[in-house]
Amino acid sequence: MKQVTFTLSATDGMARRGRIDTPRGEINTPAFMPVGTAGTVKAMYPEQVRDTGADILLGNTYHLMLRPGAERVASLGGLHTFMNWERPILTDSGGFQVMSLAKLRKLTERGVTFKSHIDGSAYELTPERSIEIQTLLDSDIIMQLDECIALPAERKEMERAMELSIRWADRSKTAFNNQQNRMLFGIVQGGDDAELRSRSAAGLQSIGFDGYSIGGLAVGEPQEVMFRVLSDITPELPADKPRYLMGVGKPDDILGGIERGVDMFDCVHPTRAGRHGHAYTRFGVINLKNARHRDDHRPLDEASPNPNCRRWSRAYLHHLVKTEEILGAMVLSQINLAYYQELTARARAAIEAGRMTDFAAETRAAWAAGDL
Ligand SMILES: CNc1nc2cc3nc(NC)[nH]c3cc2c(=O)[nH]1
Repeated sequence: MKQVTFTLSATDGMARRGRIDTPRGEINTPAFMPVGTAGTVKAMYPEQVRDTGADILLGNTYHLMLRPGAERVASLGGLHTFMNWERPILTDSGGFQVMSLAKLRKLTERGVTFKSHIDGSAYELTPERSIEIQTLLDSDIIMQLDECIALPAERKEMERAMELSIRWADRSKTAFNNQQNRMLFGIVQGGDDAELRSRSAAGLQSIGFDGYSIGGLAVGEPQEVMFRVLSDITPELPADKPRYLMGVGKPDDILGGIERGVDMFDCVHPTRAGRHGHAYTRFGVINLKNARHRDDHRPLDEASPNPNCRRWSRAYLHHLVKTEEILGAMVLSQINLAYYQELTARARAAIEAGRMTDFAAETRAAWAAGDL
């Protein structure tokens, strides 16, 4: 009997409030998943990640298969034990990062061969090996291996990658072997072409998955293209399965994704922006590198529920960022992750109360009025 299940508890327009129950705990949706690339959310203790409100974090197969290696993580008790995070973990299947990071990549029907960007050693990733790696990591939600192409692209190219991804989806499902203690998601491709996206969604559903990722977006296309693709495709996905928009995004991308029926998000942006001196507040983003903060004794937001937004002056945060002190990365990573969790928590409450439209309008108004 499947031990990882999705329950939809409320809808408001296309927006959905739900919950994924897993043996390691529940995931409240809409959910933002902090990225723990190589078994760590950079500059954060796992307890701190939980304290920001995260129910689940993401691990990257590409990084972990290179270092320390999937078999080694398994021999050390699996990724949860390895990194001291006992709540749910979602892993990606590695294909996206092979195409963006690895060297000397060769993609065939069988899979992709590549050289490590670290030491040049040779690897192969097939649908079967990716499922094996994610199972060795003991991940709670795993992804099929797919091929994601950048936009804009020729229709023929989008069609070729989409059709290959469906064949790989089928092989991934077979290799998954109906494991009951984790979910397997298919990944919808098809670029910005509605007909290709429909064929991908239909093809995946005929194979059958526990959830459906929307891939091939946040790859250079304008936000309105991403939103159009989402508006067209989410109604074609099963209402009783989670939908995960991969690699998205900035707060306004996430709000727009929730309004278009997306349940799960992941993005390196909040932590990466934190390490680069950008702080997310309810007024929008503040670039603390800017010299205008040098003498500003005010905290970021004295009305914030987050102590880190109240206890440090902007001048001090500016100082930490300019001197590239480690504490700067720590404080701003926590501030940004906490903001993303506050945004999704407020969205969940708004959907439950049937006030998603007002919530979205209020949130955008605060961003626009932002006293940065
Ligand atoms: C693991 N497969 C897979 N990962 C992805 C990660 C992404 N990350 C972004 N923007 C940061 N777009 C993405 C698309 C995919 C995609 O289409 N497939």
